Amino acid sequence: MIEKMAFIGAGSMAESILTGILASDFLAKERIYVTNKSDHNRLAFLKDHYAVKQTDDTKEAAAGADVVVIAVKPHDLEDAVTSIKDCLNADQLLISVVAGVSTDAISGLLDQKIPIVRAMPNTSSAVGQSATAVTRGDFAGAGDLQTALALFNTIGTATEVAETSMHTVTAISGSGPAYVYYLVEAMEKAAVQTGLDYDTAHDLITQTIIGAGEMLQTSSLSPSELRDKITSPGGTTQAGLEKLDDHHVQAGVEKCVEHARERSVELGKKL
Ligand SMILES: NC(=O)C1=CN([C@@H]2O[C@H](COP(=O)(O)OP(=O)(O)OC[C@H]3O[C@@H](n4cnc5c(N)ncnc54)[C@H](OP(=O)(O)O)[C@@H]3O)[C@@H](O)[C@H]2O)C=CC1
Ligand SMILES: O=C(O)[C@@H]1CCC=N1
Repeated sequence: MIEKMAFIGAGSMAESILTGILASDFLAKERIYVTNKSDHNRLAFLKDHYAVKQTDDTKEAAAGADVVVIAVKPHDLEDAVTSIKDCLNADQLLISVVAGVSTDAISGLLDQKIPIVRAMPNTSSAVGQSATAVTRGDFAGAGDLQTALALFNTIGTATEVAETSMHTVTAISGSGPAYVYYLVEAMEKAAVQTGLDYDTAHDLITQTIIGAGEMLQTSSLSPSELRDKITSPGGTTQAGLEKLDDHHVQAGVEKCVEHARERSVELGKKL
């Protein structure tokens, strides 16, 4: 049973995970500590808004926590881990959501064999819809993995992958929501430019994406087959898709994922 959980880093990702956890009955709010580097207002906001415990002292947050979630930017990871390493022990589970950085690299910052699970959630955790991938480091056992899966299952789906796949996962589902929002921005802009009011455009596009998502999840058809069903010969969809092809959008998206993956590799090497 988890008696105490600490978030080292209190930014967007920590808040998204926190929101998801609190919406489930995984852990009571008074068992959760948040801490960051220097932004006191942010901690005060999280305390006021979610009634979690807050402290300026990363050690105080991590000490005795069954689960310590590291949610800092990759360039802050070394400082963050160094600041808490003296109060960690092998009975605690360290979960890192930091992009790019391997469990081995984090272990290298520690003096003891602390169990580490690396996870890649996304910000849809705030509404319980994250697609999270997890992988365990050398010192994490099956129980640690189960704890991490249980935690991330409260904020969406959670799947174990090989650590070698984490860069790809980061590029598709970690960053993925941003690609969808990018597409929505363009669709909204086009709709408004041709006279539709923004709110109507936003609602129609949002429901279109929710519907397409559910089709992808429940239909036995492939994305390409689903697309074919919408594309009447000589119709509007074909006309639209021809423009996407003219602009090499599919190739652009492939490049986008490739580049995001490469960036994840680079971020891991910087540590
Ligand atoms: N945003 C996303 O969609 C996703 C992000 N991630 C990963 O999550 C991590 C956090 O990202 P995100 O939440 O967006 O980043 P934010 O910039 O929103 O938050 C980073 C947090 O880390 C804190 N911090 C920095 N240094 C330290 C330190 N030494 N000790 C304690 N806290 C520290 C910051 O505190 P202060 O403000 O005081 O400096 C801030 O609260 C990243 O590694 C990212 O790769 C993973 C999946 C998705
Ligand atoms: O952009 C980033 O680096 C992080 C990792 C995945 C989503 N956001």
